[in-house]
Amino acid sequence: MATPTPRRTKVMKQGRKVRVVAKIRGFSDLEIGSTTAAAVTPWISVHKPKGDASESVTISLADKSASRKESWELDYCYEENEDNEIFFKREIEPLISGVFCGHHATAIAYGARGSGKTYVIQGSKEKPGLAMLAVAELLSKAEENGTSVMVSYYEILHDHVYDLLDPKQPEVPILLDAQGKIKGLSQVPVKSISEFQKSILGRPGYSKPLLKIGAEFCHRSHKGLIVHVSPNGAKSDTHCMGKMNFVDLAGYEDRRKSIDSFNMVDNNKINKAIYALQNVVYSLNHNESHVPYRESKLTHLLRGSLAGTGRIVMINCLNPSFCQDSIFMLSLASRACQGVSRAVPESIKKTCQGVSRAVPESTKKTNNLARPTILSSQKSQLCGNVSGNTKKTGSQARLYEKKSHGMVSTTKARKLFDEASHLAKPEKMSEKASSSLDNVSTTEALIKEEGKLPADALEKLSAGAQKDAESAPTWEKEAFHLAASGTQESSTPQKDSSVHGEKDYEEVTPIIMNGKTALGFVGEGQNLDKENQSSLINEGGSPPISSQLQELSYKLKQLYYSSTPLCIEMPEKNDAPTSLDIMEPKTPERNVKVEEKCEVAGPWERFSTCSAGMKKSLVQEYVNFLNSASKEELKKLKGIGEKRATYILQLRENSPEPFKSVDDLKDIGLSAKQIKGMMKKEVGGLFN
Ligand SMILES: Nc1ncnc2c1ncn2[C@@H]1O[C@H](COP(=O)(O)OP(=O)(O)OP(=O)(O)O)[C@@H](O)[C@H]1O
Repeated sequence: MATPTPRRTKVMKQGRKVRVVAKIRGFSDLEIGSTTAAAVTPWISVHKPKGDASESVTISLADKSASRKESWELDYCYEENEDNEIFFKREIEPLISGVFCGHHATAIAYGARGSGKTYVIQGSKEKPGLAMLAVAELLSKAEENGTSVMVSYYEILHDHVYDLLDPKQPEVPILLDAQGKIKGLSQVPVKSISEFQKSILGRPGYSKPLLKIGAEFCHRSHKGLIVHVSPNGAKSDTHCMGKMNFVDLAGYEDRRKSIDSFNMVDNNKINKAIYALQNVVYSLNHNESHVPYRESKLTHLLRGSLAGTGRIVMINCLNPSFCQDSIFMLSLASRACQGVSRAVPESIKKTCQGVSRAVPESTKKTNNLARPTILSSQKSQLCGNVSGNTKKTGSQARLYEKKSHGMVSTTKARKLFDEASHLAKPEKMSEKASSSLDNVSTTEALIKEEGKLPADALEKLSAGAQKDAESAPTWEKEAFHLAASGTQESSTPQKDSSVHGEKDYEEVTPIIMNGKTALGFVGEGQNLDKENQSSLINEGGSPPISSQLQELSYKLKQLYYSSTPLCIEMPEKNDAPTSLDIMEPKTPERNVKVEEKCEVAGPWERFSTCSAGMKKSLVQEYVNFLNSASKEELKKLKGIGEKRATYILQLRENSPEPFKSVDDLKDIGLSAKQIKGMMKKEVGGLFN
């Protein structure tokens, strides 16, 4: 008999935009028929203090290696016996009326591999998934109120977006118009649910099968469906009332499980997208001023729906039998909804305490104050195979203290001299700075952050963290990856053999900043200058390069914040040279005020001022060049071949000046690391 289905939107916490729920998948017939007990041994228990009406639930996972249970708190958990219809009634249906009033809704399924994401979103013939159920409901409502329904269907593989409804030009750039609407994805009208099921959902993925893993071809990508609702006869891209997004993310897999280089690339890209999404969810839930949408193609694409009044349901799919990756996913999920306007019922608090490992009072306090309330037991268990950790708790306590006092970022330590654009920035860091190279030097941006970083924290963190890293659980290992990344990862394969032939081994790791935990991209070892890397893990003090750069950055920072403009004026757009061959650093125009300042300042300050201005000018010229050069001229740039040059021209057809900063080169598939490398080469080339 069907269980009553209380609507859940009412319990959306005030100030919380994103609802985070779990769905434990049912055992498949194959598993039930399995002879191994492990395949069918349940390992999850859910505590719902008020049954279906609980405002939050505690999910406990039995860690078989440590033979104990660890618990996490989410907004709700749907168990094995609660099928897609129940989920739909409670979570999705209440959002549908909002779509007809111009609001957007998004449901995203994510989790470990094989955790039932596709089953939840797409469903099967017998059991329709959320997308099917929603389209049926939207169609019936659209018929009642004279609106029409159109859909877009896309796939994201290795940071490339493919339009599944336009086989002629499958790959699309992600261009958003001023309202944040996506341009480039085709939209197909849907009249009936059977047509939708057959001709839309039934379509095979475009990119299948591009990757060969071991002996078999593997196809792991994110898939998304956008259902647009618009008044009859109106073009949905101009008169769209609201839209619903359904996203079936590729499954998370610990990259250390990768069986070969292809699989490693695959895992890195997928995990990066998952972490980027978590960062966005975290920022949205915490009402942060900067939401890092541009960290991945998916979040960039979803931006219009996630921002503003959009409602989001994150569905953390869980494997019903033991799965290490599910532990990690659940820990991430709980982090996204913690620490914000949460009135946790006493009964739940007690339950959590009951299952937690003893943690020093001081640690608990600082932890609660300083960051999303991840129980220390959660942290220590993210890897699942952590043994007694009194020692680790000690070190954690030290970290927490630093966090609460002042914004310790492990990534800051690692990334001191790397791309600022990779970091999930602290709230106060302006968009201007975050868009990196074109506005402010990356070093400067980092130093801006570093300014908030107690000097000893960085040292202790990098040294202490390194020591603890070995015994730390997965997420901590990744966070403390700063020292290891350079050496350890240097042995990883250098070549991404996907169709696009890029090498990009960026990894994303949890980072801690402003006392909060978020996730940020971290370029792996290859990204970092070796000398700088070693400096970061050297307890003995800053090496010369580090201190020089810091000094230079400090100067840049001062200049950036000074009200006086730099003594270089940006060239007018019309003056842009047509080729880098004729590009020369502009002679700074004389500006009396600045000159006075420069004269008062010493030669070093003067030099720093000019260098910063040169850089800004050069970057702007580069951007102008990208927006105006011919194909042949574009190909003269390092890193831009026939394919990318063609792509740039296509982008320019859609928008006259698609590049606002060099960061926008990410839209043509370049990573921040590659962009930085290109700029370095161009600048270096001037001195050849
Ligand atoms: N509720 C359920 N009841 C029974 N079987 C299920 C249920 N959910 C999923 N399954 C089965 O479990 C298997 C994995 O499910 P599914 O393909 O949806 O996982 P996934 O997370 O999308 O996998 P991947 O990570 O490979 O994309 C499939 O065989 C599916 O039929």
